[in-house]
Amino acid sequence: AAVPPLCTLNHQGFNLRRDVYIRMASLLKTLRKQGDWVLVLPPWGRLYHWQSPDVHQVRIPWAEFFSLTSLQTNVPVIEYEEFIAESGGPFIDQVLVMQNYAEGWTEGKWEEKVDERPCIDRLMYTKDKQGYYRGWFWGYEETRALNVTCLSAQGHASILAPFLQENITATSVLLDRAETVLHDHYAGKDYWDTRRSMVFAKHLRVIGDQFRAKYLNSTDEKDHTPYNEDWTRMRAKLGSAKGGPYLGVHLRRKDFIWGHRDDVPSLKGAVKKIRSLMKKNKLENVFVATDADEEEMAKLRKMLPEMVRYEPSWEDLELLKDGGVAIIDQWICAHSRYFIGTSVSTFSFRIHEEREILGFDPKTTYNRFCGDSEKECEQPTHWKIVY
Ligand SMILES: C[C@@H]1O[C@H](OP(=O)(O)OP(=O)(O)OC[C@H]2O[C@@H](n3cnc4c(=O)[nH]c(N)nc43)[C@H](O)[C@@H]2O)[C@@H](O)[C@H](O)[C@@H]1O
Repeated sequence: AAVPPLCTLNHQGFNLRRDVYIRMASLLKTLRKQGDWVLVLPPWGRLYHWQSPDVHQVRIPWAEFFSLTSLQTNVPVIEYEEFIAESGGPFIDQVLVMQNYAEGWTEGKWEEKVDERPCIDRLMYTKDKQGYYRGWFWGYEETRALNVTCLSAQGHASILAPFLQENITATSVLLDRAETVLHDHYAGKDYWDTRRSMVFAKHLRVIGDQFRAKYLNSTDEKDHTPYNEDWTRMRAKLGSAKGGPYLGVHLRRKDFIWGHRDDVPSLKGAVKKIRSLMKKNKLENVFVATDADEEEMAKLRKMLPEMVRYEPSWEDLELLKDGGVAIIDQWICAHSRYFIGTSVSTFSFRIHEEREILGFDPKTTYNRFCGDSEKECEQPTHWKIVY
C-alpha cells in the first residue's frame, strides 16, 4: 500500500509542510512493522507564500529541494510520478480527509482517538460524471480518487496505524490535511533521524556554498563545518562548528507584521539589534534572509546598506523556484557564526535544526528578535539531537 502524506492547508508554508513530513515518516515506520508500506511524496506547489510572478510553481518533485537517496535511507519514499507509473495511472483508491472532532474535546478530557465521521468542512473534491472524485492534486488534475471520506483524529501520528491496518483494504491511501495529527515524539530519536535525512538537494547547497565563499569569506574548511552527504555519518560535536565571519539573520515580515504581533520588531528595532550583535560578535558582515516586500526592503537597505542578500535573477528563480531560494537562504544562515531569527517562525526553526546538525554552540543559534515593546522576550528552546 502507498500512503501519500498530504496535503496541508493551502495557507500553510513550506517549512510547516516539512514538519508534517516528519510526522508521516514516523507513522510509516509504525505501519511498516506490519506491512510493506511506502510513502508517496506529495509534489510541492501552490503554496500561499510562493508568489513570484510568472514562475510556474506546481507539480514540483521533492528531488528539486531534497536529496531523495538521503530520504530513502530513513524510510522508503517515492515521487508522485513514480507512483503514477507504478500503479498504472493517476488513481488513488482512498482519500481520507483528516479533521478534528466536531464536538471538540469531550468534557475537556484529552484522549487519543480516530473515527470515521461526517465531513465538517466543505469537501475540496467533487464527483465527476464517471463517479470519480476530482480535485487539485498538486497540479496533477488528471488524478482521480475512487473514494473520499472524512476521518476525525485526535492524537499522535501513529494512532492512525491501527485504523489503516484494520479498516483499509485499498492499495493507495491519501491522508489529506495530515497536519491534524501530532508528532509521535517531538525531538526524539525518530524525529531527528527523519529530520537529519532531509538533506537539501546538492545543487542548492552548492549555490549556497559558492555564495558564502564569494561574498562572505566563508568556507567549510575555515569555518569548521565539514558536511557529509551521508547523513548517517554526520555527527558533529556540539560547539565544534565555528561558522563564517558574518551575522546570519532571518527576518520574517509579511503576514507576521500584518497581525501586529507584539513579538515581531519594527524594521528600526531589528536594525538596532543587528548592529549591536555585529559589534558584540566583532562581525563586519551581515547576511539577511527575509520575505519583506519591496517597500520594506528599500527601507531596510537604507538603514542597513552593508547587508548582504541572496538575490536570484529571474532566470535563476525560474530554475530554483521560491522553495529553492528559501533553502539557499536557510543554508547561508545555517553557516553563520551567530544567528538570530524570528519568533515562532518555522522557517527560523528549520535553520536552528540545520545548525544543530552542523554542531554549533547553542548560544549562537537559539536567538530571536524581540518586539519593540515586548516585556518578556522568551528565547527559542534548544532541542538537542538524539542520535
Ligand atoms: C503564521 C504562519 O506562518 C508560517 O510561516 P513560517 O512558519 O515563518 O514559515 P513557512 O512555513 O516556511 O512559510 C513562510 C514562507 O515565506 C517565505 N519566506 C519567509 N521568510 C523567508 C526568507 O527569509 N527567505 C525566503 N527566500 N523566503 C522566505 C518562504 O516561501 C517560506 O516558505 C506559515 O507557514 C503559515 O502559513 C502561517 O502564515
